[in-house]
Amino acid sequence: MAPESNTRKNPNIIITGTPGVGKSTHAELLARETGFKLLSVNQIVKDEEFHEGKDEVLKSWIVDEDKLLDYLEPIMSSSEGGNILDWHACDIFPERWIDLVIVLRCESSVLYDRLKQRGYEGQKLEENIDAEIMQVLLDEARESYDEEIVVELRSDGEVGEVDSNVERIQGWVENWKKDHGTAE
Ligand SMILES: Nc1ncnc2c1ncn2[C@@H]1O[C@H](COP(=O)(O)OP(=O)(O)O)[C@@H](O)[C@H]1O
Repeated sequence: MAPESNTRKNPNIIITGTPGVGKSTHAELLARETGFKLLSVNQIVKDEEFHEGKDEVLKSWIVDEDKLLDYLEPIMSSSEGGNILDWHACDIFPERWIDLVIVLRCESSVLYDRLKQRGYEGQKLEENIDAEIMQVLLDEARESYDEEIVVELRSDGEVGEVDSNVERIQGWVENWKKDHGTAE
């Protein structure tokens, strides 16, 4: 269990996985259903300019992690909790912030089509498909957090999948609140 989780009213959740697996889709629905605060890390990095320019080959922001963490600290350690972090990495966040890590997984041919549609090509496309096949984000989550709080969910595009995944996460949130004596 994360050291400070028993001082929060609601659990903090990370939704992670390779780009294109469905993080934003899940995070947005979960935020709507729970009323939790959605923290789209890409958006924050862009809006607050927590970056040192773009990697020209990968066409992605080079994130200033110190600035990002300083910005998130008061939000993530508030007594209210109930934050949903949406990002393609999870190992930079302190363990004490996090109560549940959702790692979304996607079949590589489905992911290929989603990323192609998003305009990814060349090295950026290949690296992301390889990362999904090699389950890089799942391993990163398991190395960075207690295995008990890491949950792997499929996001291959089956009918009703997003709804049922979000329902499962909501069930987990309710159990967390019961366990921590913060259920209404
Ligand atoms: N489980 C799913 N079922 C149907 N469509 C999905 C699913 N997951 C992702 N998608 C679609 O794939 C695309 C990428 O999803 P998105 O949530 O933006 O991924 P990420 O935030 O991980 O980059 C979107 O068009 C989204 O609608």
